[in-house]
Amino acid sequence: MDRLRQDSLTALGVISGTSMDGIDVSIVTSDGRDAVRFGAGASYPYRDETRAALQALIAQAERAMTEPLVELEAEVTTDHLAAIRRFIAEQHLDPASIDLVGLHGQTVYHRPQQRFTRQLIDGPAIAAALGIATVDRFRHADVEAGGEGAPFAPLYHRALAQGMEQPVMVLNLGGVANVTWIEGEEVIAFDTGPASALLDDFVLRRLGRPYDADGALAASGRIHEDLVAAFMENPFFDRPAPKSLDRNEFHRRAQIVEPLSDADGAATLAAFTVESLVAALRHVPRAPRRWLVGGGGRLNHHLMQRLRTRLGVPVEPVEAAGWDGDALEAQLFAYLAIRSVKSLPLSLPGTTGVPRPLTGGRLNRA
Ligand SMILES: Nc1ncnc2c1ncn2[C@@H]1O[C@H](COP(=O)(O)OP(=O)(O)OP(=O)(O)O)[C@@H](O)[C@H]1O
Ligand SMILES: CC(=O)N[C@H]1[C@@H]2OC[C@@H](O2)[C@@H](O)[C@@H]1O[C@H](C)C(=O)O
Repeated sequence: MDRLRQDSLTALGVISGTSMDGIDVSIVTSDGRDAVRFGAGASYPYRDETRAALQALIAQAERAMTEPLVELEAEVTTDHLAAIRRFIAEQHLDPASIDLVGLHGQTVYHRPQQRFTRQLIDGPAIAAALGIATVDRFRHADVEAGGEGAPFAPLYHRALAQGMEQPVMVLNLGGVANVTWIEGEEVIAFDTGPASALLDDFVLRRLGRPYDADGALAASGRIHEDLVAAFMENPFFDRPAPKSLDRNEFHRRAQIVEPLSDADGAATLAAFTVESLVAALRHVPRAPRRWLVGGGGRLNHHLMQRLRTRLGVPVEPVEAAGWDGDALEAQLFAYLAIRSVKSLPLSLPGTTGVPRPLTGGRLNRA
């Protein structure tokens, strides 16, 4: 019998997020609906050469629309394969117990308005190398049908949030910030603005550090409210959901902090992030009673504290609900791979603006 026809499937999920800090791998067993059991997660860095090549491409990311990028995709794929093999070994998994691998790949260019999205990953090559079926190209069908192609986390959040005090807002603080508002079966999701991308780039440029650890630099600075207000004038914040962002969309605008000191610049950029999250309340039917925060930005104490002050409701890391914040996105692509082989929707009108609930993903048999 075709093992992919079983009711419950076990899948690995693999993603490298927009901050390109590494490849996250996790494992989920699910029926593709509300029954979800997740295991450990782990993260493996790209080789320095791969990361440098990706960063060089991102600097002129529109090349991803026309160029095949064969070599770079092969490098990314090699690193993904190494990460998966290490995960299987470290977790003492029997490869024969894994039905499927969901491969998000590395987003290098996302322009839903032009019905274009590109994630570097060679799913067929990984299926052949592992002898396990893979699913890749999760966002393509959505974008082709006129959806935003992101965010895709909402259906997984909804599955995890069953039985919880609602409405609840799940916030992912990665490079870009995205939220999922959940009340019962109702789910609304959208990208809200920058999470850490602007702040990361700023501290890298100024201090040569990859990020503002714990938000210490931002906490020591003064917020220039006039610049925050200028940033918030962007019509994006008033646009109703669904909406999605490319990592670099606010970069030019963020240059308004260039005249500031390191600390004030960081404080002001962190305040941009917080205000763009407050603005998210314009686009949900009722204010959430609780915010659960995933992504690396939940470790930024300064951001979390400021969010609590501005939102006036509990803002907690997702661990408070028993979820694994480091592994959530990898679990997501395991869960979506399972939904994909069952032809269940991956996105809804309320999550990506796709005209009707839509499945997606490309199945690559081993
Ligand atoms: N200790 C810390 N203090 C402050 N910020 C941190 C800390 N650890 C991680 N971060 C932030 O989290 C970011 C990485 O978050 P994450 O791994 O969730 O992003 P991503 O998944 O690559 O992005 P996206 O979700 O947009 O695809 C770092 O770039 C940094 O800004
Ligand atoms: C195109 C793309 O890769 N988007 C990512 C990115 O990182 C965060 C945010 O921007 C979100 O829209 C999305 O990822 C998550 C996993 C999602 O689709 O839900």
